[in-house]
Amino acid sequence: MTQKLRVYEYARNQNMTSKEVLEILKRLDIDVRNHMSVMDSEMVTKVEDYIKKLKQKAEPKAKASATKRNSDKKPKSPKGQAKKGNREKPKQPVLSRAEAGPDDEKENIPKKEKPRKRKLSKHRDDKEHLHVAHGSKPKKQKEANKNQKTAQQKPVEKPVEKPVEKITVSVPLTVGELAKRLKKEPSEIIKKLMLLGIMANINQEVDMDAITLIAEEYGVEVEQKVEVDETEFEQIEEQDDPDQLQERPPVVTVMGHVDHGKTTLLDAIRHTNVTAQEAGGITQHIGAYQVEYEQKKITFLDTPGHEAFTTMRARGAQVTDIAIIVVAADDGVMPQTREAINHAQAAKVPIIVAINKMDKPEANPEKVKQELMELNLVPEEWGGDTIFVPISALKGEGLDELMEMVLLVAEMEELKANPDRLATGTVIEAKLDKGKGPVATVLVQNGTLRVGDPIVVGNTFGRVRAMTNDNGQRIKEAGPSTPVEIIGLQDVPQAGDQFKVFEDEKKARAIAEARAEKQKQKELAQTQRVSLEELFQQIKEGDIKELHVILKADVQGSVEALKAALEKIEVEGVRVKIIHSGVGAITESDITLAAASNAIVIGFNVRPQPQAKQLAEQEKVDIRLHRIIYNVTEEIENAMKGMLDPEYREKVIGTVEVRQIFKVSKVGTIAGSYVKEGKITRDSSVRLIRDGVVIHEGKINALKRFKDDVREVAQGYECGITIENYNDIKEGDIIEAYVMEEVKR
Ligand SMILES: Nc1nc2c(ncn2[C@@H]2O[C@H](COP(=O)(O)OP(=O)(O)OP(=O)(O)O)[C@@H](O)[C@H]2O)c(=O)[nH]1
Repeated sequence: MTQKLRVYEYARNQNMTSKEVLEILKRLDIDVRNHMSVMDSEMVTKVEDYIKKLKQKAEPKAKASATKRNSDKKPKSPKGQAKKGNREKPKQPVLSRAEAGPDDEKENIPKKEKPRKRKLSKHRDDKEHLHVAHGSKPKKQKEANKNQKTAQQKPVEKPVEKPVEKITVSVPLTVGELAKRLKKEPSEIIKKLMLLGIMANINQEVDMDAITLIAEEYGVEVEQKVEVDETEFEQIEEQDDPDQLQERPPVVTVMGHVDHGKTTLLDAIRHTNVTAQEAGGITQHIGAYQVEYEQKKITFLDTPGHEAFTTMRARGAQVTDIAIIVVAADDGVMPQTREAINHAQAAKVPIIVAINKMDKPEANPEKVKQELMELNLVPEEWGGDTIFVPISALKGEGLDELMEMVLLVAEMEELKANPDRLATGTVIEAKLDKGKGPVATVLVQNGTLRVGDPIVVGNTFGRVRAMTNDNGQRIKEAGPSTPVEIIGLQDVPQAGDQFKVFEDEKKARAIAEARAEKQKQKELAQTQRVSLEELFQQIKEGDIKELHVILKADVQGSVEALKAALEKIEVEGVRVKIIHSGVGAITESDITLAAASNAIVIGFNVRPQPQAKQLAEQEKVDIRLHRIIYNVTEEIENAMKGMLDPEYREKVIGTVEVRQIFKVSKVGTIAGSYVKEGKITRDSSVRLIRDGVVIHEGKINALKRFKDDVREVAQGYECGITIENYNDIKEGDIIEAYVMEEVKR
């Protein structure tokens, strides 16, 4: 299609990774932005020369080092480029492995001593303690060797005490225990503590600071042992040995505006790229599927839309590696496009833009690019680094390039996992099946899940009785990035729940029970999210560096003005960060995003939809409604300074629907209304809302039932309302009644 050769294309032709090519270009001082940058022929020649030289350099030395015995330790060559020459894979003739890059340096320096230690002790196991004790200091090493010799010649009565180099402690620790660990007399420790101004006896506990100070005096390194609570396994980050890490397929979510073609795209991808060995299988909707492209697998979550994406994130699960944002070329950027982009950006997931419906005559991809540029998604040809792929999901055009780009981004992200351990992952979907019991589609994120594995999923547990893949085939094991449907759980988990396999079922059960109990406690305590009232406290305690805000307003102009005003606020290094903004009522999706990102929601001349309001109460999301820009900024600023005036706050007492309009001369417009919720009182203030937008705010002029003035009208009753100095009321409008109420603190 294009004549230009891009970095990633060159890399692919050369059987190299884009990273390697970029690294060479960097060393040659050739300025390129990224893997999408174009390489001209001069650049190609330079890179090729460089590789050639590198190979020449590597070869003789590789031979040399091959002849050298005892060469498991790297020779200290100034550049070190030869040391792995003989281990090089023929497929990748390139520098990152051959020449000393930053990684190599890392490998060279800190490891210098360790392997030597290990080697020594391997040969002379019986005297290991001597070497461990002194191994790292060459001078002492000699002494130690001397000692060792004497030790071999005649048995020593007094064993050489091994000086402590490092201790691992968990606090609290008593003085006595500390002394024992340091192999010192307690009295000595007590004395040292006294010098530090700490009066302690042998049974008293000392904190980490004191332990570190004391240990430092003896030249001993302290490591704090963190007690791992396996019931909270989501929090545990298990480190994998880098050698065991293997490339894993990327997990992709497709998002975009309604009708822009998400479902069509997901279907098209699935049908054109069925995994070779699975062709002919019966596709099953299990919430995710895997395809194969150029012998590489890609996993797609096939519940399109960002609700699923954000719901998962709100539950602490990050499953998506790449987001494809679908934008219809004939329609351009729409509210949900913006929302989807914000969701992906908030989760720091790389974005690929698929400009869909290119087959339509009215398709205008340039306009789409222009609009997306305003959202910081700039195509490469305009100097940015966002990948845009024109496609037609309907005709199946451009899908190859899209797949290629997915694999390219995946390569840049270096997605890896360790298949060789007990599986962990996330629930994508779950349901109760009449015949099979609880059924869950899970995505394995690390490790390998096997039939028979004892597993904890969310707050439930079980044993994996059977696994089915997205083609309806029974499988025995599933590695990283594989979606599978499992049965065998005691209860139905929730989408977004994380799972972990344990060694035995008893442990799994105990952990699941402990988790369920914790959950109950948590619900009772109802943890509070950030609310403006407690914001100052959290800033003071250093818990907050940025105040996340979701901003909804009646018109784009207000959104922009508010954004500018809010982003200027800075108090004690804490700033406001608008993570999403838009025009229109506050929706459930805004609340979910707020909950997931610990944000507060600001509504400017707009209201929350009823379900959104309910969800906000449930999720404890703080919604602030305003009509004057100054009030918004003042409130936020005051809250950040701890000066929020907490005394009065508005309380909505009722919602009334206007069902009929009567225009009466002299009186004005009478709104024949129905109280849907709560009540309305004669002295309440009211707000007139049309399609989620506040049209007017004021006082009630008259409140009547039939012909009589009344003080209040309750839910389920009809009434007539006139609003002071305001007549533009229409059928279908909502009147919200509210009072100002003192807030008790
Ligand atoms: N001409 C043309 N039409 C397309 C293309 N992709 C999708 N459509 C049509 O656009 C309409 C919407 O497509 P869907 O795939 O249902 O869109 P969606 O984004 O999944 O919509 P929701 O599920 O409602 O959010 C359907 O009528 C598709 O046939 C395309 O590439 N070209």
